[in-house]
Order: sequence, then structure tokens, then C-alpha cells
Amino acid sequence: MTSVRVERLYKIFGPQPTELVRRLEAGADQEEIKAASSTAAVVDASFDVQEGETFVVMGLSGSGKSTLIRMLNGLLTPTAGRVFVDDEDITKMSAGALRTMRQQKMSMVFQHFALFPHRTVLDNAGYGLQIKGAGKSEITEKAREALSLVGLEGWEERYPQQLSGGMRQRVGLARALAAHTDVLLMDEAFSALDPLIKREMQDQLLNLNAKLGKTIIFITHDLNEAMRLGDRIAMMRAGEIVQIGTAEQILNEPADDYVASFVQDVDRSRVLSAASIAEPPETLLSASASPDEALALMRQQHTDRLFVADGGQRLLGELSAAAAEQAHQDGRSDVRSVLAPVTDPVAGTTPMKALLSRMSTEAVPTPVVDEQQRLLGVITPVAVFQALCQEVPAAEGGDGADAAAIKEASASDV
Ligand SMILES: Nc1ncnc2c1ncn2[C@@H]1O[C@H](COP(=O)(O)OP(=O)(O)OP(=O)(O)O)[C@@H](O)[C@H]1O
Repeated sequence: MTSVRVERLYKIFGPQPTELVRRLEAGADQEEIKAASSTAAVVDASFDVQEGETFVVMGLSGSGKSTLIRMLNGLLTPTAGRVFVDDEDITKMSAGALRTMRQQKMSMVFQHFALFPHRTVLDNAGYGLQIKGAGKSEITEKAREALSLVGLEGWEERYPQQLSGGMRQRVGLARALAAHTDVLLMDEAFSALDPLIKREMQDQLLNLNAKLGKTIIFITHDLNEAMRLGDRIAMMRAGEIVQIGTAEQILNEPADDYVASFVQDVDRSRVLSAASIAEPPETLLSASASPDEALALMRQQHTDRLFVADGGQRLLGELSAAAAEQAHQDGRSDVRSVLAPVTDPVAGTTPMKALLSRMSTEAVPTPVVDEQQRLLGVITPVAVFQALCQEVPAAEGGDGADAAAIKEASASDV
């Protein structure tokens, strides 16, 4: 189900914003907007975020990410366009209704933690509930529970300055979780953290959300972070969303030179998964095939090994030429009884990095399966190395300033 839907959203800072939206719709560019002493911070943004999805908005500094996220929870009023939260148009809500909507449906985690220095960790974690008017015992119970979820049990009575940066951000996350809202908005939530701590926090968020299933809208300028966390990523440039896709789609089919120059330095082996490079197996046999049919397919494909699947593509095992020959001599009608189990098929979600050590010792195709053991395809060492070495087209004639800024942004993030 759709949790948040954004339709043709604009935010113009400056005089006569509505007139400038009209001009943008008629094809005006950013230069024209600047000439009118204004900034088009968000231009014609449309997307849906599904329940339980982690949707990342990614772009360089000034590309409009914070403005966009602030329109999603009504902290900023759009110049034009609509934002639906659970099918309710929040652009039509009064200030009071917006506050209630935020308390009940959306929590925000900020880059600089936004903790109160004179409140304990427990009081900071319970702050959202306090604002909501919850009773003291409910606040304590839910704040403790949220702190325990983020691994801060035992730290309840400490103060923010007694914590490391990573721990402070855990308190920020606990405060959002304690509010029990379905949607979390995270604005550069991990950007102020050291690279190692940042990675730990990313892991924690992934693990936590596998349990909690929250809808997360996460803003970052770090593409590696976007690719680790996002089910889908929206790439923003100068207020516009230039591409929305999975990490693999963005890596393999960048929409334009801007996106291409971003993805150039990404470690492909961390992003691409086994499923994305699996090839359809030429040597797939139906379990109801006769031994003669199996032997004929082996001859045709110049192989002495076939994968065998049932009608639902579920991998049942593998068939050797010797086993097929034996089944033929025994007069069997099909090959089911002579299958050998497939040793260790690869899960489709396995990152390529984890495949590499395995591939170097296995020259034969390895089956790739989904959670139901359905065969997605096979991977071969050649396919893995080709995918790793695939060049992303260089950004020709692109914006040099952007390319330099992208390099700088990636260099500061490991
Ligand atoms: N209140 C404001 N008044 C005028 N211009 C603004 C205002 N807020 C943002 N802008 C401008 O809108 C553009 C988008 O800013 P925004 O903060 O949304 O970008 P961002 O991608 O979040 O960048 P950063 O990561 O640096 O925060 C920028 O050019 C910024 O200067």
C-alpha cells in the first residue's frame, strides 16, 4: 500500500512564487528563476513511497533534499503540488491538523541529533510522547523499549554530553521509534558520524527495520549510503528528481550524465547482487522429462550436467550424464529419482562481493535461487567479472562543477 504520495510538488523561495511555477511549467530554466531573485528548490517532484519501503532521496548539497522532506511532513508549505500521507492530502490541512498528523504518523531524525542537553537520555527519548500528551508511565515504558531496541539499555539516566556521536544519534532514533509512527523521516541522519560508526548505524537501521517494517524516507548526499539502505533511490539535481530506481537500476542504467558521474566511483561488487547478474540457464530440464530427453538436451548443449526444476521453477536437483544413462537403462519414465541435490545454491540477494571468493574456485555455472528455492538463473565466473568491470559511460559534456563536487562528496564518505 502507498504510504506517502507526492504529486507535481514545487517549492520556490522568493517573490511571486506561483508565477514562477507557471513559468517553470512553461519551460523556464533555473537561470530565469535566479534572474527573478528566487530559488526553485523543488521542481515538479512526483513519487510514491510504499508501506515498509526505505526510499532514499540522494543529491548534492543544495539540490533540494531538505526542502522536499520538510514538505512531506508539512513543516514547509509547497508552492504547488500535493502530498498525500495515507491518502490524506496534507497540503490542505490546518496547522493543528498537521501537528496531529506528525505526532501520529511521522517522526523525524535529524543530522545533529537535536537532543536536549539538560534532559536525560530517557527524557530525550520520550520527548515526542510528552509532546503528544502521553502519561508519565507510558512515556517511560515506550522510551525504555525504544532505547533497548537501539542498544542503549543501561544508559537511560545519562546526559547527551556523556555519549559518543553514534550513541547520541541512537537516542535520536529511539525518540522517533518511541513515538510509534509508521513513517520515519531521516534527514542526513548519519552524515555527522565517523565512517565506521556510520556503517554501524546503517547496519543497525537495516536490522531494526527488518523487524519493525517502518516506512523510511532517508535523505543523504552519500551514494554508497543510499545504495546500502534504499529499496529505491530518488536522485535529485537542482530541485528536480532526475531518476528513481533500485541501486542496481541506477548503477546499470543511469538516466543521464549527472547520475552516471555519481555512480562511477561506486563499488559495484557491494551493490550488485547474484540475482542481478544471473543468466537464464540453458541447461534447465523439467522434472517430468524422460532420460532420453535429458540425454538429448545434454548433447545439444555440450554439457554433462543439467539443473532440474518442477513446474513452478523450483530447483529440485541436478542431473549428471551418468545418472541419466542409468535411468535410461533402468527404463524409468522420468529423471526425478536419479537427481543429486544441488550443493549450496546461491541466494539471489547475495552481494557480488561475497560471490567472488566462491567463483574463483568454481568454473561451472552455479544456480541462483529466491527464498522459495525457485531458480532465478545461473551465475558463471565470466558473468561476475564482466559485471564488475562494466564501465559506466563517462559524463560527456556534463556539468564540470557537478562532477568535481560529486568527487569531493564521495571522497569524504567511505
Ligand atoms: N528558506 C529558504 N529561503 C531561501 N532559499 C532557500 C531556503 N531554504 C533553502 N533554500 C535554497 O533552496 C535550495 C535547496 O536547499 P535545500 O536545503 O533543500 O538543499 P539540500 O539538498 O537539502 O542541501 P543541504 O544538504 O546543503 O541541506 C538551495 O539553493 C538553498 O539555498
